[in-house]
Parts: sequence; structure tokens; C-alpha cells
Amino acid sequence: MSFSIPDVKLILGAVVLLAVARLFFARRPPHPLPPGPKPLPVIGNLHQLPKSLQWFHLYHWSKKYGPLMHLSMGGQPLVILSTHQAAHDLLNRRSSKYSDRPRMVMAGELVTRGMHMLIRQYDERYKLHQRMEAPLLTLRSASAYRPLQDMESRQLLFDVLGEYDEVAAKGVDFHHHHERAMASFIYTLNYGFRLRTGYEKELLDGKHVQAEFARTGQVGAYIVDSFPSLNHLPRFLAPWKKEADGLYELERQLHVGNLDKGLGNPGWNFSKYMDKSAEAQVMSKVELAFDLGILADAGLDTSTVALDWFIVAWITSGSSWVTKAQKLLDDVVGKDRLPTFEDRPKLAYIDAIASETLRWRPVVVSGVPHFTKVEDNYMGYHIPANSIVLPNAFAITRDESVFGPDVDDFVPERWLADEQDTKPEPTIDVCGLNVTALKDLPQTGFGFGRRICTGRTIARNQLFIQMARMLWAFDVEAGISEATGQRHKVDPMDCTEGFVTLPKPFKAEMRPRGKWVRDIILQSGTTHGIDHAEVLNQASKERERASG
Ligand code: HEM
Repeated sequence: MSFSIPDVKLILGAVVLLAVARLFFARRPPHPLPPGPKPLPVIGNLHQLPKSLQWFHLYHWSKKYGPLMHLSMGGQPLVILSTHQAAHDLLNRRSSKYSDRPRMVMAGELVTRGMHMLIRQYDERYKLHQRMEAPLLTLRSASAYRPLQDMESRQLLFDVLGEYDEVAAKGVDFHHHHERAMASFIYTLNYGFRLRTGYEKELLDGKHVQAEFARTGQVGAYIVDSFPSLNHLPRFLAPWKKEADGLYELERQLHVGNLDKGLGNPGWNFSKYMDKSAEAQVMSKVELAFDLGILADAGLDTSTVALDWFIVAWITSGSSWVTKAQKLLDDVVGKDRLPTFEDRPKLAYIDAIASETLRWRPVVVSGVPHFTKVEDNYMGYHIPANSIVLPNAFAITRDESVFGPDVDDFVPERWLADEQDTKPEPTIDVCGLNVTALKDLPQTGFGFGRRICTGRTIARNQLFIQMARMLWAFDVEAGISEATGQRHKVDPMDCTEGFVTLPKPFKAEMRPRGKWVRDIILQSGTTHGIDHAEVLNQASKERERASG
């Protein structure tokens, strides 16, 4: 077969046309980007995001632009999810695509040398760590740690009463007591030592490391996060490298020091269990120590903050739900003993209060960012490859189609199952939670998909026992300011900035509800004399028994 010149021209023309068409269509995805505020060239939407309360601003934008928004952070695509449906569809149901984390050069690669569990990529190393932690964090395992939570919450009551007797209406530093109790519980479990005062060096260093992580991980804090190729610069031109080395060394010493204590302390604990695990055999000691250290970090602040918001809700909106909870506690528990985990099946209302606290003021209020390396389409929109995907927790927990009306109000009743759904034989899980009495609403405060919080059952148990005991024991009001002589005005929206969002500090008067409270707390006494190594050994036996 032979071709004439016009034939060849025709074929060449068609090839060129095809190539141009392919280029054209390759550049333009078949779907538009999700809506969002109009970006400027180069900087995108960077100039439009306020420095503070970004989650609140994004929530209001979602009212205008819808459940899926696209922003350009200097060219970096950022997709914001503002309804539970969108977060569920992408982060839960398509979790094979959405389980990575955005790259964090300073906080992730330099300061923690890739060993921070929360910001690891979803790769084989991450899965190795998850496999190592998993047996310790199941529902059944969590049930075995309840005696430790019982011990620390008894201590909390004793300490709060002790401070109240000194300061009365000036108010106790409830944040400190919540923090000590949670930290002591998690350090006992991880490393086999308790924290009696909450001012121990290990805790102070741990808080310092956490604060540095939050600071170095802030968007825009380090130029190398915006332009990662700058990290190839020699050290004398890259001052952040020296700073990162110093912070890494501080964190390494803390975590390795704690691991050594854990291995040496009497009684069972997570350090000993993990050290013997098959997964740890292919890790360096530092890598194992970071795993344990991050687990402690992840549990400490979050649960403490939830308990702080519970006090804010109590003071600002508690008139009906606190009365109801206290009446229930008086009926179920009475006035001659403390509430215990055994009472939990009859105290579903307290679990509803815990769920409502996490919904009303999500601890990580702006959400923890996920990341997709591949492109996707959703709701007719194009999600580009390498997008940061942020489930805005504040917006999602205000999703009326899921949580019903009055989403800004604190209403524990929204979590209670309808009467007709409750059966005579309720389902009670191994931790005592009355599953039948509660509505199956999403616990979005713990995140989504394969990155969902692995400590959530432990956290729920902690919230239950502390909330039940505080409600049983005290009447709470804002403390009286020494400066003004007036009760401190508590604004339920007044919060700090950062990775976790705390209420602005204040003190609260925590008055025993009657003489019987004082008698029982004093009778129960301090727990400092308890042999916690023995409690840990019992927890280990119970864990093995419960796990079969
Ligand atoms: C009220 C208390 C807590 C809250 C509100 C909370 C919330 C969260 C959230 C929102 C995430 C990110 C999920 C996502 O990316 O979608 C997370 C991750 C995590 N949490 Fe929690 N958490 C709490 C307590 C705990 C406790 C007690 C522990 C440990 C015992 C823990 C360990 C972790 C770990 C290890 C991760 C990282 C998971 C990963 O990136 O794959 N958390 N948590």
C-alpha cells in the first residue's frame, strides 16, 4: 500500500489534532473544583483566612459554599468537608484513598524524624505500629484498665475536695485536677508510674514537647513547610535544622527515659508488652519509645480538654441536664457510696452527656487533616491529587440533618434512644456502656476511617467515670474573682487557639452536695497507698482473660 502526499498531510493533521485534544482534556478534569472563595494568582486564598478561629470562619463559609469547599493555599489544594455525609463518604467509605497525612517538614520530618504516629503517612511502617498498639486498645482491653481509672478518679475527688476546703468560692483549678488524673492514668498504663501532684518533671517535659509540636506544626510557622525543597540548603543557610535537632533531642530523651522507667518498674505495663511484641523486634529503641510517647501525648490533652468543656457546659447551661443527672445518680447510686463502672448500664444519661460534650465542643475543633495522593470525584466535583482534606469538626458537629435542631445548645437528650427502641434486655458492652439506651449517632469527635482515634474506648471510659463522680459529688459554679469580688463570667465560646482548643482558664467553685459527699470521699481517702503495680498485674490478667 502507498500513501499520497495529501494522505500523509491528513494523517499528520489528525495526529496533531488528537495530541492537542488530549493535552486540552488532560489539563481540564471532567468536573469542576468544589466551590469556594475566589483565589488570587499565586497566593490563592491564603490572604482570606483569618489568623484566629479559622474553624469558625470556615463554618460560616460552608453556609455559603456548601458541604465541599475548595481553597488554594498558595497552590496547595485544601478541600474542606462540612457535613457528616461528606466526611463519611470520603474519609470512612473511601478510606483507601484518604488515609494519608499532609507532609509536615518541620514538625514531622525534622523534629520527630518521621516517628510521630499522628502524622505518619499511611504506609507499611504505620501499619506495623498500628499492629503493635492494636491488642492493647481493643474494647476488651480497655475494659481491663477501668480499675486504674477508678483509682485516679477517686483521687481526683479527694484532691478537688481538699482544694475546695482551702479556697472555697474562689474556685479550684479544675483543669489541673483533670490533667493530673488523666496523665497519671496514662503514665501508669504506659510506664508503670503514677503522677501524684501533676507537677512531676516527666509531665512538665511532656507538655513542653506537646506545645512545641503544636507550635512547629502551625501552618506558616516555618518557610520550609511552604517550600520543602529549601530543606536541601546547607545547615548555615537553614537555621531551622539546628532548632529541630534541639527539639528532637529533648523529645528523644523524654520518651527513651520514660521507656527505660517502664521497663524497670514493677508490674505489667504497655512498655513491657510492646517491647516483647514481634513488631518491636524490627524497631530501634528510639522508634519504640516514640510510639509510646505519642500514645501518652495523644491521650493526655484530648481527654483533659473534653472534661474542661464539660465544666463550661455545666456552668453555662447546666440548669436542667445537671439536675436530671444528679437525680438519676441519687436514684441509682444513692448517698452512701461512689458511682462505679458497675452502675454504668443504668447511667446511659451520663454517657449521653459525654457524647454531647464531644459534639458541642469538639476537642480538635478544626479537625485533623487527611490527605489524598490520588484524584477523585465527589458530588460532581473534582478533588485534585495531593489535596489536604480537612473534616471541619465544628461544622460537622453542627450538622442538623444528623444531630437534630438546636445544635449550638448542650442537649444530652439528643443521644438517648427513643422509648420504643429500648428493649427489656438491653445490649451492654464489656465496658458497661448501655448500647441500647443510646442513639447510634456518629462520634465524629474521634475522627474518621483508618485514622480514627485508636484510644477512643479508653477515653470514653475515662469521661464516664469522671463525669459521673463529679456530678454525684459537687455543685459547680464559676469561682469568685479576687480582683472584682464577682463570679467569673464564663463565655462558652471563649477558647484558646491551637491543635486542641481549651476553654480560656478560670476557676470553679466545686461545693460538695452534702455532708454525705464529704464523708464518703474522706472515707474512700487518698489512693496514694495503693499498690498500683498489683493493679496493673490484675489488669494484664483481666485483659488476657477478656481477650480470650
Ligand atoms: C476525648 C479524648 C480524645 C479525643 C477527642 C481524641 C480525638 C482524636 C482525633 C480527632 C484523632 C484524629 C482522627 C483522624 O485523623 O481522623 C485522634 C487520633 C489519635 N488518637 Fe485520639 N482522642 C482522644 C483520646 C485518645 C486517647 C486516650 C488515646 C490513647 C490512649 C488516643 C490516641 C490516639 C492516636 C494514637 C491517634 C492517631 C491515629 C492515627 O493517626 O492513625 N486518643 N484522636
